[in-house]
Parts: sequence; structure tokens; C-alpha cells
Amino acid sequence: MEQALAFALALTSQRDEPHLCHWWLSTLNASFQPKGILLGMLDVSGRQLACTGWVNGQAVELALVVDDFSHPLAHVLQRAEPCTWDSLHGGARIEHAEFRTLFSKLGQRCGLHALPLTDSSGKALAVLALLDNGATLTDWAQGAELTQLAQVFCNQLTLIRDLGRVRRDQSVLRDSLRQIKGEGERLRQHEKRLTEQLVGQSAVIRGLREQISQAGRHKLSVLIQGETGSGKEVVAQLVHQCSDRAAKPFVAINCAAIPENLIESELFGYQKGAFSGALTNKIGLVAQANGGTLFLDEVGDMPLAMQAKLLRVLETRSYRPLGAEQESHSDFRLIAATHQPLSRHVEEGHFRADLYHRLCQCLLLIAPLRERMDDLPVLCQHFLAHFAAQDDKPPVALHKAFLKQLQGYDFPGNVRELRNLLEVAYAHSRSGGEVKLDALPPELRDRVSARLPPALDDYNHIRDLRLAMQQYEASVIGARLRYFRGDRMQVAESLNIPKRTLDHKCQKLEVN
Ligand SMILES: Nc1ncnc2c1ncn2[C@@H]1O[C@H](COP(=O)(O)OP(=O)(O)OP(=O)(O)O)[C@@H](O)[C@H]1O
Repeated sequence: MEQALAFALALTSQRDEPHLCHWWLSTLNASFQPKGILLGMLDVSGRQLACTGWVNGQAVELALVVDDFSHPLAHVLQRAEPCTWDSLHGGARIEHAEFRTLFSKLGQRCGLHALPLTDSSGKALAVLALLDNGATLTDWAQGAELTQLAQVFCNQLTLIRDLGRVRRDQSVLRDSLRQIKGEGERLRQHEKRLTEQLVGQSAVIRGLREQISQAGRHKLSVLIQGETGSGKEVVAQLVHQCSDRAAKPFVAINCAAIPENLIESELFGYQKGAFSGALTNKIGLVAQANGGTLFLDEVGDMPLAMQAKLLRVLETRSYRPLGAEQESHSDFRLIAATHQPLSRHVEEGHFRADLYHRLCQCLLLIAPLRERMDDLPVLCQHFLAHFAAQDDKPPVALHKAFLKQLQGYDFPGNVRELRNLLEVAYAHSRSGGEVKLDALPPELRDRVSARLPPALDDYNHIRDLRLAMQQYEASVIGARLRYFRGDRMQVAESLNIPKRTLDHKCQKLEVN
């Protein structure tokens, strides 16, 4: 009993395959004391045998090929049953040179008994070989002990392998869960960033946030179109931050602000001595944007000659700094922005059609503020909170009447203009009080009031209410159709009417 317990304890404390094989082989060696013992483990392909053991007390290792019948173990595995050879010389086939050398020291009278070790389905796992004289081998072959020990080994090996598979599966599962969790966290952060930086609650801004997330997931060039001050740079930054390039540089250049003759050297850089005044090497913006994003603001102002060069860089990602002999390479993502109607510039020949199509791989349109007035309250709140925070003061509110007045203004300068108006009004307001129109200096107050549209109109010019309503409806729908580039489904959703109603109105009002 004591012996059995010691055996069981030793067996169950072998945690992995190499330890189990070593322990089992040592146990057999100690208990049978053969002249030689060899355990050949089959690899996963079932074609190689990695043998370890002892011959005359010396540790041996041998790599054998399963279907190489010049060694006896191949025959044992092929027959799938135990075999005994009384003598290695003449009896068993040992043309295999290494096998022969290893056992040549055991003398003429040494034989070999080998048995395949299989799992419960009969699949071979390994082969065990014992070397000794013929009579001893016959005793071992006829006794039950060796077969039972072999069974114990196979059961334990199968268990360890099954456990290994379960552990591997669990680790793969853990990795995928971690990945999914990480991806979820990344998306949450993107959403937070989008709502914090692109403020607005209108359908068009919500749709735009969706488009930005999507643009962050691909590598296509992006063209952002919108009136001045509508938030093009905000959108460009967000596309970059929502992409896998977020940790790399976002390099911006305003093509309208740089003299024509300097754009090339700004973009591509130059080498010392490239022209008089080039006293050192200059790294261009294209090189600085390597791995990140290059933002070309006011791309519509780019000179035609430069457009051709930019197109080439976009196609090859290669460029040549001024004065350099070698081309350089930069892996950048391009985002361009313009307030100009680029497609019309193409028609008029001021902008290259091929470059336009290249830039337009993903087009993001930002509606002017006057077409998304439902963003106004949250934008005002956002800016006033920002100014108060800058002054370390509690947030201030906007007077209701001022909000109404702002809602009637058409904001030619869009969000930037709103921000400036509020900044001035905030600065001229009493600390802690509401921000009112009166706080604006007269010229700004007049600008807002002078543009007050129908809200404060006396409507004296209206002679036919039905016609006036139709004209108003037609202009709202027309503007929205232009914004969504004719996509009636999106227009209907953004105006909160069924698509059928929109179709009907378009037909009746002759809007397309
Ligand atoms: N949706 C918005 N949420 C918060 N701030 C905004 C939003 N849109 C614009 N802004 C702010 O308005 C100002 C102008 O925005 P931005 O510079 O992105 O406009 P732009 O279209 O690139 O202007 P330009 O045509 O002059 O280059 C910035 O201060 C910007 O932070």
C-alpha cells in the first residue's frame, strides 16, 4: 500500500509532458533494470520519433523517422503490437547506422522488446523499447506489469495533453476577451471625444460624428467641405484622433496663408544649398507627418503646378526635397479642407480633376450654422462654460431673449463668429449675471439685430399665406437636399418626417 501510494503521489505530481516522460522512464529503469531502455515520443505530425533513455547507464538521445524501416521501432509502430527480438544481431532489422552504433556495445546476446503506447482510441502516442537478453525480455513480455505501467503512462499523458489544450483554449479566449474589451474602451473614448469636441445635437452633427468614426477606421483621403468657421479643422483633428494614427503627428498647413513659391519647400523641405538662403537642411511637413496625418487647409488655394506634385505624392507616397538627389518616402494620411466649391473649380479648370477625385475618396460636408440652428443652445452653453472655466468662475447662463435673437441671426462666420460674439458678450457682462445682447458693443449688437430675419419681421410683405408657407418649406427642403447630396432618406430623418411625405412635398413643390 505504501509503495502504491508513493507511486500514485509521484505520478500525479508530474505537471507536464517532459516531466512525466522522464519520471516514468526512470521508474521503469529502476524497477526492471534493463541493459537499455528507450522511450520514443511521436511528434504532432506522427512522422518523427524523439527517443530518450539509457544504454549501459549512459543517457542517449536519438531522432528516428517513423516510416524508416531500417530500425525496429518502425516495425512495432506499423504492426501496432508488441514485438520481441531475442537478438539485435540477425533477429531485428537494425541497418539504421545510429541505432546500430548505440546498441553495438550491448553484445551479441542482447535482444529487444518494444511495445507501442496508444491512447484510448488506439492512436499511437509513443513507443517503449527495453534491451536485455532474450529470456529476460520474454519474462517481461509475458508478465502483466509492463503492459499496466504502459497503460498508466498513456492515461496520464492523455490527461496532461487534454489539460494543455484546455489551458491554450482558455488563454486564446482570454486574449480575445481582452481585445474586445480594449476595442470597446477605445470606441467609448472616441464617442466621448466626438461629443466633447464637436458640439451639437442636430441630426447633421450626429450624422457627421458617425462619418468621422467611420473615416477613423479606414485610410482613405478625406476632403472636408464647409463654410469658413464651420469647424473643418475640428473635424480634421477628430478624424486623426479616431484613427490608429492618433499617437503620431497631426501636421497642418494652410495653403492660402503661404506664398505660392514657398508651398513646395514647406511641404517637401530642402537640402542645404538648394537655393541661396538654404543654409541648413529643412525637414518638410510631408516628412514630419510620417506615420501620422497631413492636413491641407484651404486646399482650393493650392497653385496648379503644386497640385500636380501633390497628386504624385499621393499616388506614390514618395517626394523629393528641393536640391535632393534621392526620393524620400512618407507614410501619411491626407486630410484636406476647403470652403470653396471645388467641383465648380474643377469644371472651370482651376483645380485638377484627378487630384479632386483623389482627395474626395471620403467627403465630409459641414452644414453652415444657420442650417442647424438646433445646435445653437448647446454651442452657447459650451462656449460660455469654457470662458468661465478659463476665468476660474462658475458657468454663466445666456439670457433667453439673447438666445432667441441669436437664433434669428444667419452667422456668415459660423461657429467661429458665434464664439467671438459670446466671448465679447461674456467679457462685457456683469460677473455672475446672465449674458445679454446689451452686453455687446453697439457695432456687434447692430450686426446681430440688422440681420434679424423673419422672427422679428412684421410680415407686411406677405400677401398669400399658403404661398409663403410653400416657399419656406421649399427652401428648407432644398437646402437639406443639397446638404445630404440628394439622399431623401437622410433628409426625411433629419427633418423628422416620413420619407413618403418628403417625396410628396418634393413633387408638389418641385424641389429636387
Ligand atoms: N461643432 C463645434 N463644436 C465646438 N467648437 C466648434 C465647433 N465647430 C467649430 N468650433 C470652433 O469654432 C472655431 C472655428 O472652427 P474651425 O477652425 O475648425 O473652422 P474652419 O472651418 O476650419 O475655419 P476656416 O474655414 O477659417 O479654416 C474654433 O474655435 C472651433 O473650436
